[in-house]
Amino acid sequence: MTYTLILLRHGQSDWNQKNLFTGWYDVTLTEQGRREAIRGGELLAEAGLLPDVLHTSVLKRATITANLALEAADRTWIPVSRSWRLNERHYGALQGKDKAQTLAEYGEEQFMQWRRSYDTPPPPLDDDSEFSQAHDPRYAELGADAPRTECLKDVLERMLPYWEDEIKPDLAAGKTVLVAAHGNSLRALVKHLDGISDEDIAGLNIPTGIPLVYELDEDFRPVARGGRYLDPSAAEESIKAVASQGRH
Ligand SMILES: O=C(O)[C@@H](CO)OP(=O)(O)O
Repeated sequence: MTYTLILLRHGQSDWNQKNLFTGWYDVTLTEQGRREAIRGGELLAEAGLLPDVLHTSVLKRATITANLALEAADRTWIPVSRSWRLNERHYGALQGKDKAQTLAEYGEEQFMQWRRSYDTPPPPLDDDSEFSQAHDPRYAELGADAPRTECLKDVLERMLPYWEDEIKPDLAAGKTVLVAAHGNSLRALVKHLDGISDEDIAGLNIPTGIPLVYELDEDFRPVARGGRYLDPSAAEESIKAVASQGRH
């Protein structure tokens, strides 16, 4: 008996296209992103992998991606659970900044440390910044604990309770679970599932809009490390594009 977990990063967002650090800023999908989301749903249907339940973040690039994918797979009726714990990493003072300019200003080492190191958060974002979520009602329950910046370690720590308490029980009940989330919240989940080291996780990038399927054993360990992308060649292309952001 194995459990089926499907991970789906949102399709290309407005700020992916503009090459801006996004984090908790709530941008929508581009036309290409919408097409990627629909294709993601078609891939699920073609593979006969029909989700029984959806878990998403509270950011529209993930919720819209999930809606489009589920429509393409004719599964818009399944139960949905949304949580800030699946949100993209809060990118602190980098939110709204141009990736290429940041690379030019701070140099390769600092840029990559902020983007991909496990435990170095960018400087915190001021509450009065136009890119802040300090006064956003969807995070009111967090009060003063709402993050002003996060590193990947912080994301893993806030995501894990949701994995344990909400996602695992659905898997244990035999449901096919779709998690529609973000580059860095999915990197955190993949790190946990595959047991990737703090150093090696720097080299892992998640493509937009391509379902990544994990079969998990009874201990929730992947039967095949790394899972499998439903469109491996498109995934490879997209991974290269994500890895090279800021450089063109
Ligand atoms: O800007 C962001 O929020 C993320 C994902 O788009 O970017 P990066 O891949 O640089 O961590």
